[in-house]
Amino acid sequence: MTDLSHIRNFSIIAHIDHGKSTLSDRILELTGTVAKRDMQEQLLDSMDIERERGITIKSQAVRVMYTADDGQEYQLNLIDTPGHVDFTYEVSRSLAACDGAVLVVDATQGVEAQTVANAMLAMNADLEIIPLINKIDLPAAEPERVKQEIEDGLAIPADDAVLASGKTGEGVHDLLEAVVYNIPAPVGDAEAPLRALIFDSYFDAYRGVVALIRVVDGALAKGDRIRMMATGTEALVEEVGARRPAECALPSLNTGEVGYLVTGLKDVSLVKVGDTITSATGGVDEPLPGYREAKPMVFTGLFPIEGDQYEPLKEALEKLSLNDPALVWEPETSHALGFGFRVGFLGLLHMEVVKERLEREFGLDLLATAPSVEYHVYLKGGDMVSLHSPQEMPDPGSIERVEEPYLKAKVLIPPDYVGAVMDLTVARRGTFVTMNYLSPTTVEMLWEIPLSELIMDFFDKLKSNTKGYASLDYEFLGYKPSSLVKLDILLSGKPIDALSFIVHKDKAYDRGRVLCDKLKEIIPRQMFEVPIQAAIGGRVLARQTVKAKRKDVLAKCYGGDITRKRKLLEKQKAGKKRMKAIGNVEVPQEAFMAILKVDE
Ligand SMILES: Nc1nc2c(ncn2[C@@H]2O[C@H](COP(=O)(O)OP(=O)(O)OP(=O)(O)O)[C@@H](O)[C@H]2O)c(=O)[nH]1
Repeated sequence: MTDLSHIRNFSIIAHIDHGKSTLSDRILELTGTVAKRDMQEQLLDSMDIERERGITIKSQAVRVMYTADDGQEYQLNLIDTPGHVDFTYEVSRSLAACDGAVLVVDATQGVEAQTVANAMLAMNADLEIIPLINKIDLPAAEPERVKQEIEDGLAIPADDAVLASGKTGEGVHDLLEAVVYNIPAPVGDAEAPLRALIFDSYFDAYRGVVALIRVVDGALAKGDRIRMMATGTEALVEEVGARRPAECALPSLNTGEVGYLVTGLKDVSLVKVGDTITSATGGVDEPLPGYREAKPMVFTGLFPIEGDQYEPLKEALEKLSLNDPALVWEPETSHALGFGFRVGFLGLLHMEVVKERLEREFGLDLLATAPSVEYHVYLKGGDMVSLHSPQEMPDPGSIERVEEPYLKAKVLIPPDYVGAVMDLTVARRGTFVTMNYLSPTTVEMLWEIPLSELIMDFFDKLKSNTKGYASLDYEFLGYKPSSLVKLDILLSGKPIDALSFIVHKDKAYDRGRVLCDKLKEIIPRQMFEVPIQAAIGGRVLARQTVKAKRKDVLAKCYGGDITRKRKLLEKQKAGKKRMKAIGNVEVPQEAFMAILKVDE
């Protein structure tokens, strides 16, 4: 059993792409946890999509043994955290399991929005922070400038910042020494009743729910009966152990240690991230602080292109939610698209990842409607309804007011782009709050902005208007009243429910007009004319027409140019894949996403 003074629990935090996964790999290598020849790049990112997109979604915990320069062996528990803003709650739970954090900053990029956000989370969790300037192998590295930014912008002393390269391995030994000497050993009471924090949980097809935990007080062994305090669920401990990075069973997990716990429970929503585990009998009454439910923020309709894929889609959603308690869904029926589901996500990235997994792992062909947020509609009678889909909007006559979710958004940019960010954010109904210089080269702007505007292509626009320099971070602020109306789209005179969306009254005319123009480009010509109209409650605001097809596509091919003919047919076939016949009009997937790309 490792003595408390020889345990260090820490996390690596960073802005996305600053290199924390690569650095973790080097730590596994240097401590001999994984032999170099077995090293698959970014070992900690185990999901396929994570590896492909190079982003960390679920957090992981790996135990490495390190013999420090003082000759003593230390147990280091490295907790990898998700880097993306959709997963902030997971970051803060992972941090609650640590006593220190390594703050990785890219030597060529400097401090960015999530560097600030993650550093704040670490400071709020009272963690010892070790700054590390990464990628110093790159010719464009500017470690001195970045040190200054860390000191000025984050008020973290950076004179002794570790200089490292995850690529070459330089500085990784210095990092491990800094972890041993600067990060405090855990404190806890081995004699007290069990208290352990769940900072991640997932479903394993063979063993049921597995939780990653940090034991704060007491100990946990196979055969113990435990209770999850938020859900009241009881379970028997089937196995405990540590990841190295493969699971390695242990007789017990003791005070201060981090590891995994197999419960045999079949439903991951009973083992929630942030919850406290105690003994079923003689346990504590007070859970560890800070638990809250992960709440979906973005909703979209998912419809199978082929009607017979409804049941497979349902089964796939059931399977995915076993492993992902933040994923919520309910059946939805659309006149235009038939039977499908309304699915709730933490954010846009979460949505993309889930949609991609449904298509890739379950072989489904899906059509997604434009994402929307949860509106609160207060009716004249005094009732409030939560709206997850524009189709559910009650009759305007019965509505007293509508409220929408707002975010506190933080944008970091070089001073030259302040004007560009102002223009974009004001156009998206943002309210300016304040602006600070973090350093002569970095300005932090704070805004309050409706979430519905942020999910409309905001991030891409922000990047393109600032030549890629801007970085963004946001958190939920609250609900505020807005003048919102439902805009309907009609094809051949019939309203298409799946294309309707909710928009601010002042923007309805412009968005309706631009969307009609876009749809005219997107909807292919049919054998007949297709009028497109945008309307609010029967009043038409804009109109366009897709002209009838004039002649067969193959008529253009003269003579016997068979390859050209085949190419054309193939092109047509590929175009068809993502189309759905609505009435007698074929509508492609892009039509639904066009709603998001509308800028006046
Ligand atoms: N030249 C150089 N490239 C690096 C170094 N560290 C990481 N990279 C590259 O930077 C990119 C991002 O690295 P990751 O380790 O995936 O970054 P991350 O911070 O873990 O990203 P998320 O998990 O998505 O937050 C990859 O293309 C790496 O190959 C380094 O020290 N030097």
